[in-house]
Amino acid sequence: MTEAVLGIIGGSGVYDIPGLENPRWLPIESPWGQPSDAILFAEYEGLKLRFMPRHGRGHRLAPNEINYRANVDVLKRAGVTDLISISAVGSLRDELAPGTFVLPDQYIDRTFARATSFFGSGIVGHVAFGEPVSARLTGVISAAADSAGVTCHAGGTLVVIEGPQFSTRAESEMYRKLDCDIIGMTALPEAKLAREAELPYATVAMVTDYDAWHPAHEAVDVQAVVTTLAANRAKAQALVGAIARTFPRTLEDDPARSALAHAFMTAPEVRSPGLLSRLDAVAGRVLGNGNGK
Ligand SMILES: CSC[C@H]1O[C@H](OP(=O)(O)O)[C@H](O)[C@@H]1O
Ligand SMILES: Nc1ncnc2[nH]cnc12
Repeated sequence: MTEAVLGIIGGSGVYDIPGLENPRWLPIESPWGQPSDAILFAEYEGLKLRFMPRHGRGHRLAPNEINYRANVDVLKRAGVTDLISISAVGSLRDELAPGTFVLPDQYIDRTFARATSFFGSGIVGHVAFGEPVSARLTGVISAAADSAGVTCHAGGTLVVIEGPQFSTRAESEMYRKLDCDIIGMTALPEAKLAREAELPYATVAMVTDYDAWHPAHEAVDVQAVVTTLAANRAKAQALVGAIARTFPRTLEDDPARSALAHAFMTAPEVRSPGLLSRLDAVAGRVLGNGNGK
């Protein structure tokens, strides 16, 4: 039986995971450039964990400056088999008040200036993305939240904007009309790249504010986000602890693990050798040139 290795990407306010066994920060090189930081390798009651602070320790990188490809690549090189991301988000619904946890099952991409794929320019590939979130991981997180007494809303649409500015009121109202539930700046292209790397992925979103649409609340600013994150830190840590405690120690089936089975269009004889070698970790399983598991 293959061992599961849980990857966690920490968002705003989450730059470390306290309480892990044998923690060590190890830099990993990527042919895709500079990742946000080293990876924190650790264990927890027999589970292998690998943690990456998305904005870097100290929050050095804006959402539009993050090298999402390098981050996913190094997590895959570190042996990660399942990826859970943590994000601070705004609420587009009255009932999703600050402090609420949401597990979105759909994303809408409003980013426009990011590298969104490992493929193209010599090796063209298209992955299915109709169901962008692992239903299995969502189930694991929901059960962990129940065990920790943390309320988590399963389901909802997360719209991802380019940032780094927050939205205008007109944009915020438009996203509500589009039936979006929460708003953030980082789940895409992260989720798309995780799918290309055949990593099951789910977002744990913590609502920190009412964005810019709510007549009874000031438009979001960083102070509001930071205040809500601080007020809910213990709850967030309890949830992460429960996920680590209950996460299956052996690999479970997931459709994302075979996302690349029929993805590539480019004929083998004309595939770019340079790109082929950069894809060793992400797609070695199907391109036959690397350690992709
Ligand atoms: C500090 S508010 C805006 C910032 O917070 C969220 O980051 P993350 O998803 O990494 O928690 C949002 O996407 C923005 O990057
Ligand atoms: N209102 C908001 N818009 C985009 N990203 C956010 N992260 C936290 N709150 C946000």
